[in-house]
Amino acid sequence: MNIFSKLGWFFKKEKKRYILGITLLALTSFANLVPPRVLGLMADQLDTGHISWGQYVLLILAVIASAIVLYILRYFWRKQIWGGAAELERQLRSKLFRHFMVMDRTFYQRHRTGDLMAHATNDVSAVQNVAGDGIMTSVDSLVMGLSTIIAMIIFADWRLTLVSLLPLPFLAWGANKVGIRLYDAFDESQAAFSRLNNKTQESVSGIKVIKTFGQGKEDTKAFDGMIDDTIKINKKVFKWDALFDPLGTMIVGLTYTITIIYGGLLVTKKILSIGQLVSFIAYIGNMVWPMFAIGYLFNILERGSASYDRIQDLLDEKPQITDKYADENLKPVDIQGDLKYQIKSFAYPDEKNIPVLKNINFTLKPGQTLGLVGKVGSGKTTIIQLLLREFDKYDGEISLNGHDIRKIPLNILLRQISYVPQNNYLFSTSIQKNISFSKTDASQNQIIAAAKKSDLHNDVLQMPKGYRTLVGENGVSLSGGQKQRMSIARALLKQSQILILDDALSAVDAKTETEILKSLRRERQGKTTMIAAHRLTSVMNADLILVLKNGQIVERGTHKQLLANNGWYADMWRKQELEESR
Ligand SMILES: Nc1ncnc2c1ncn2[C@@H]1O[C@H](COP(=O)(O)OP(=O)(O)OP(=O)(O)O)[C@@H](O)[C@H]1O
Repeated sequence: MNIFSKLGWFFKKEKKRYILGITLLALTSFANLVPPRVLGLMADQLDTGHISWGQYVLLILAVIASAIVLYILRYFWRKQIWGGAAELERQLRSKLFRHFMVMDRTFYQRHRTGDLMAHATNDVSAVQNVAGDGIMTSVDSLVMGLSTIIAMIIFADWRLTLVSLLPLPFLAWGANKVGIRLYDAFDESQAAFSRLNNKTQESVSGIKVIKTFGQGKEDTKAFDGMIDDTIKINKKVFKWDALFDPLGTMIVGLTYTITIIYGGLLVTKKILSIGQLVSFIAYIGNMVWPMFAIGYLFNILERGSASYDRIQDLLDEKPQITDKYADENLKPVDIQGDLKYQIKSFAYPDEKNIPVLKNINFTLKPGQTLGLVGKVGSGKTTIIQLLLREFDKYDGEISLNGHDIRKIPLNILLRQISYVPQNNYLFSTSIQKNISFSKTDASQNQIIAAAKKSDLHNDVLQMPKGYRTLVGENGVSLSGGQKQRMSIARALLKQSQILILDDALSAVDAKTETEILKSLRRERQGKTTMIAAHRLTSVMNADLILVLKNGQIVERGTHKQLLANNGWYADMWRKQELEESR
């Protein structure tokens, strides 16, 4: 029942709908009392032989009328209560989605996609069930149970009622015992479902790797193992359910037996008429559902409660990157100016003792280009991630036009940056929509211009539907180079103050790279550009090139200066030149 108070905020919001729905539901339960009573009256009249055709027709009409009233009432309460459940589903899904949108990197490092999907689907459905089936079952069983007991007392006999309901407390005791176990079993079962979801998601996403390495059988075996575990956990739920259901059947049977024996006795003693006994037995039929409903209800409520707690735990997680220290008066123009890095040290949150960046100091004026080079794992991407505010905790400062980026409202800062990540991401829609993702109101000409600048236009013209060609999930139908150039086109369309290319030209050939860099130089006049790359030709025209090693700047200068320096850069340049000429 605890889940009803947990969902108090929702029921308060939807007060009118639920008051109306519950009232109609209660009226339905009352209307259900009419047919058994009519049946009893008919039996009595048949028994005494005092029945006229007129009365008989009247009683039949009463049964038909109550059936029509029941139909109408059922339609309207369902509309109200199921409508409420759908509304709860909408609100929970939307809450979760909004939460996913504001959460940062560390959240996604902690939770895997399959787990988040399980929260957004299975758990939401379980909670939604509380607001629909849960409400319906509790109101219906309570009102029907109580009103039937009252009808039994009024229309039959209070002694018979009391005696026949003697087995009921056993049912309540059983329900209580099972309910406690069910919560734990459901909690475990939902967690197991999350793990299974993770596995499915990872295997489907990594199907190419699994197949190429011939790991299909092993992966299927691992998956089967997980299914077995999940089934084992689910069996606990079934076990508790299975223990409860026969208890209900036993108690209903016991109630019938007691009624026949004791009711028969009362009839022979003329305390009860045949008609009253017939009504009473029909009323017990009305009691079957409320008795079974207890088990069903516990199932819904405990499942909903376990799922609600899982959702709430997720929603309670706060994003680390916020506008807590932001100066809300800052406008986009205020941050147009020098980009200045003064980082003493930075370590990733889960490895706080290992500094990944040390003493990173440089300034870029608007219109300048920075090149970041160095071995794999030297810290190039980390430098970029700090500007994108993926992490806020570091010793030092990054500023734009003198403003610490942690004090610039996130939406203003990020609007000034276009980013082409190492692992570019495309949405499963058309080329046109993928490019205009950065500027949804872009005209067709602007989209084409951006595609031309990233040397993609001619490729698109070769495709069956041109810019309307669908690219499949994460661009499966495109080559690596096409995906990269599409991501660059998307970034260029935004025309932002800062453009970041993180190893974004690695999948294009040297000629295409030269073309793209040429249009970048034209396009980016007066704006800042950062290029992280392994191929040094990508950065050779940069105003400042930083060579990184173990998170520190070991060489800095222009291409010319670095060649003269004769260090790692000059060495690498010669090697790459040699490779190109082969
Ligand atoms: N999320 C993270 N948590 C902990 N350590 C990380 C994380 N991301 C990167 N690292 C570590 O930080 C170091 C710098 O990584 P970074 O990605 O910045 O290097 P990089 O120069 O961009 O490499 P590459 O050229 O391969 O892209 C590496 O040692 C890496 O293992």
